[in-house]
This record gives sequence, C-alpha cells and structure tokens, in this order.
Amino acid sequence: MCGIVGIVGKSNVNQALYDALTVLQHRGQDAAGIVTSHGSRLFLRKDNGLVRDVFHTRHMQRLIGNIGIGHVRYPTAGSSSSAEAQPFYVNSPYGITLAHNGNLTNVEQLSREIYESDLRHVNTNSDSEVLLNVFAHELAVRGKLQPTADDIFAAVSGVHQRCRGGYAVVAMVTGYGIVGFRDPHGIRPIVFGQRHTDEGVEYMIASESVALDVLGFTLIRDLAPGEAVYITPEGQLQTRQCADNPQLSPCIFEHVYLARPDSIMDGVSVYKARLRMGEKLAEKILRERPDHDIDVVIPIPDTSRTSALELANKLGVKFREGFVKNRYIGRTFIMPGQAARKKSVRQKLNAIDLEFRGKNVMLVDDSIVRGTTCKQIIQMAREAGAKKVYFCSAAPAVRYPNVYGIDMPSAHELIAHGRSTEEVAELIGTDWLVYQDLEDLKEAVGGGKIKIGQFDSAVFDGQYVTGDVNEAYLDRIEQARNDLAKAGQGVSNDIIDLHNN
Ligand SMILES: O=P(O)(O)OC[C@H]1O[C@H](OP(=O)(O)OP(=O)(O)O)[C@H](O)[C@@H]1O
Ligand SMILES: NC(=O)CC[C@H](N)C(=O)O
Ligand SMILES: [Mg+2]
Repeated sequence: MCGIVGIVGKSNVNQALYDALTVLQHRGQDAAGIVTSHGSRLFLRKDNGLVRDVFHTRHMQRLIGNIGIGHVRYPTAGSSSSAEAQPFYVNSPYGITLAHNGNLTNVEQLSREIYESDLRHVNTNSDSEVLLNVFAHELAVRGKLQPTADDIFAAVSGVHQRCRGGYAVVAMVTGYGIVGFRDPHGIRPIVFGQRHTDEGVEYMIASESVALDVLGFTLIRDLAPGEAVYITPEGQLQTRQCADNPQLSPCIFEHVYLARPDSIMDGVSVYKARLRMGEKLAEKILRERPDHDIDVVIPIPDTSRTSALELANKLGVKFREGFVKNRYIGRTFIMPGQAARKKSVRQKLNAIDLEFRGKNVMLVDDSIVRGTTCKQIIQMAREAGAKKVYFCSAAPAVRYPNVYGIDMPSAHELIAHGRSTEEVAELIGTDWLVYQDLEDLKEAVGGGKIKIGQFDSAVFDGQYVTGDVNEAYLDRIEQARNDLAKAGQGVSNDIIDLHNN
C-alpha cells in the first residue's frame, strides 16, 4: 500500500499534490515523489523520506505546471533504494511517468518479456518500473504520433491482459493528460473527484477519498475494477471498462488498518466498517464469556480506537485511553526491518498507570501481524499494575503472506502462522485472546448499506483472488523478501531517470 495522486488543474498543481501526499502519508513513509508537466517539459523531485523532508521550497518552486502526479512509498518489491522512489519515467513513447500502489505477482515473466520481446530496459528491481514499461509498450504499439482516448484505453487493456496482481495506478502521458486505472479485481483502492474554480473544473485521482476531501474536491466515485479514467490537459474526462472479466474483490485489510477512517472506499465508510468490527467483536466476547470480568476497554492507538470505542459501548464497559501515543513517531507496522519496528513501539506508546492498576483490562488492537506491538503492550500493561490483561483483535488471525501490496511476504514472520489462538495467546503473554471471526469481518465491511460480496482476504484464509499464487511463488518471495534477506540487500541509490531536482 502506497499512496498515489494525480491532478489536472487550471493553475500550478505542485502545492495541491504536496498537500494530497501529506494526507496520504499513512500509506507510505519510506519515499515520496512528484512529477509535473509544463508544456512538453517534465519536472521531477523524489527521494527517500517523509513528504515534509523530501520537498523543500527550492524543489517546490521548480515543480511547475498545471498537471502532475505524486506518490508516497511503502516498498513491497525491489529494495528501499531511493532509485525506486516513484514516479518512474520512460521517455518513449511521448514521455510517460507513473505511480503505482500494489504489487505484481508475475513480475519475473513480465521482466523477461519486456527485455526479450518488447526490447525495453528496466533499471531497478521495482515491479512498478516493469508495470510502466508494459503500459508504455502497449501504447507504443498503437503507433500514433498523437494518441487518442481509444489508444490510451487500449493500452490499459493490454496491461490487464499481461499483468497479474494488485495495482491502482496514475500515469501521466506528457502533453496528453493523466490516466488512472485499477486492476480487474479492484484489490487496491482508487477514486476520482472534481472541484470548481473560477478558471474551470479541476480533477483529482487519488488512493483515498480523504485526499479529495481535504483539498476541497468532491468525490465522483471509485474506479470500478478494470476501469480506467482519462483526463486531457484541457480537462475532458472519460472513463472506460478495459478488462474482460472484472470482479470486485477489494483488499479487506484496507478497512482493518491501511486506510484512514475518514475515507469512503467502494462506497463503504471505513469509519463505519470499523465501528461494526467493534460491535461484532463484542458479540463474540459475550458469546465466549457471557460473565466476563472486564473492568475497562483500552485501545492501542491509533487505528484500533474506532472499533474499541464501539466494542466498549456494546459490552457496557468503560472506555479509557490508557496509552498515550507520541505524535512524532510514524506507523510502526509499515517501517522496514524488525529492529526499527520493535524499538518504535516503546518510543511510540506509553501507559497511564492509573488506568491499569488493579484492573482487568481488555486491550483492543485492529490486528496482530508479527506480534511486535501486542507483546510489548501487554508487558507494559502488567508493569502498570493490571490484574489481568486480556487482548482482542478486530481482525482475524493473520496467517498467510500478502502479495498484493502489503509488505507481509514471509509466513514465518507472522505470529499466528501455523499456531492456534491459544498458542498465540501464550506467546504474546495475554490471559485471554479473542480474534474476530472472518465472516464477521466480511459482514462488518461488506454488509452495510453498500454490499460487497467478495474480498481479497488472503492474509486470513490463504485464498488468493488472482488465482496465480502457488506454493512455489510464495516460497520464492519468502526467500527474497524476509527481513533478513532485505537487511542483506545492497542498496544502490543511483537514479537513471529524469533530472531529479
Ligand atoms: O503485530 P504487529 O506486527 O505489531 O502489527 C500490528 C500493529 O501495527 C499497526 O500499528 P501501527 O503502529 O503501524 O499504526 P497505527 O498507529 O495506525 O495503529 C496495527 O495497528 C497494529 O497495532
Ligand atoms: N506498497 C506499494 O503499493 C508498493 C508499490 C511497489 N510495489 C513498490 O514496492 O514500490
Ligand atoms: Mg496500531
């Protein structure tokens, strides 16, 4: 999960892109980039770091033009080298730049094809650079000096035919506008919207609706799975279905953890979905122990707050903020490397002892992935004097790797992989562990006013919706991308790309 944004505006879009990236920062903290287009010239700035660290005034001043795209990165392929920061650029045809959220599952085959059949060169190990080259090739074979909307949409169809995995993409075709597209399963989110200015209508494409909201754009809608939206520099917008068999199966983990609660995804309010998760979890707690002795419900900030609040309401138990979060530390789960993640939990969260002393506390988190957070938190609760420490997770046990854009490539790093609930409870040191049931989670997200019947919930059930993920593939990514392997990777930051200002 990275954050992507594209804007076709009526005046310089640099500041709006920057602002949108800060709103999407929770989707990627490793690198950030913006490319703008002014006439036939492109201006690029990208580097490792948070948005506020990557763009200084001098960079912003050079990012001129009324049209541009941006990206915040959380790597799922290749390395954390700044050479893999996005947007990526290819000069032919037309000069295309691209920002991608997701992960391709057939990247090895595509890399071979690109080199052997398409006669193209890819300079990094990033799957997003491969995706860009596939799109560029599919556009090039149309052989047009001036591509039309039909050509752009045909190129997206070509991408759908060749690429497998999860992808939400914005690409800028220099001189011809911006295109956004979503994979045929709609695994990763992407929306578009508009705002009216005195000079005319401006359009924005973004990962989450909250980016539109904050910048004064109104949401038009989500892109459907397989669909593309194309906006010319003059502001003509067209959409088209470019896949043969689109079927919506959005990533359910977006609702659990990745997205901001004030976003609406595929018509579903993330906030409401999280409230319903809390409700369902309370029902399960009452089923397991109708005469429980929980004195207080305490969330583990930030993401679990919404569901914890509703859980407490439903149980009729006090809700208390027992942990204070250091607002200057980012999200720990999306940090690269276990050492950094472990250290950050303690720096990030501190207990208010009086909320724990002598009490039976129910700690609530949105999910338990590697177990880094809950192990330390449970210990902190005990040190703060809790009598009993119970723990519940608004998501079911995470037992299988993610291959569609969340960096969970290694089953063995997942604390619940191959373990029962009781075994996990013992490992993390809790007196009672309650996981949400998967059916309840699906109902919480897809059973509101807007119905969604199918999800990518592979991390919970091992079912991969793209149908191309087998044991051999999972073994390969486990070998290539487990924490140890990543730590040993040499990282080259040399960019062969546009001049990076
Ligand atoms: O079991 P783990 O491997 O520790 O992963 C799960 C934890 O990581 C996330 O928190 P994070 O600190 O990333 O972000 P948040 O502040 O949005 O909750 C998530 O909300 C859980 O608390
Ligand atoms: N999290 C993502 O969406 C990552 C995008 C891309 N696979 C990368 O590693 O840069
Ligand atoms: Mg958390």
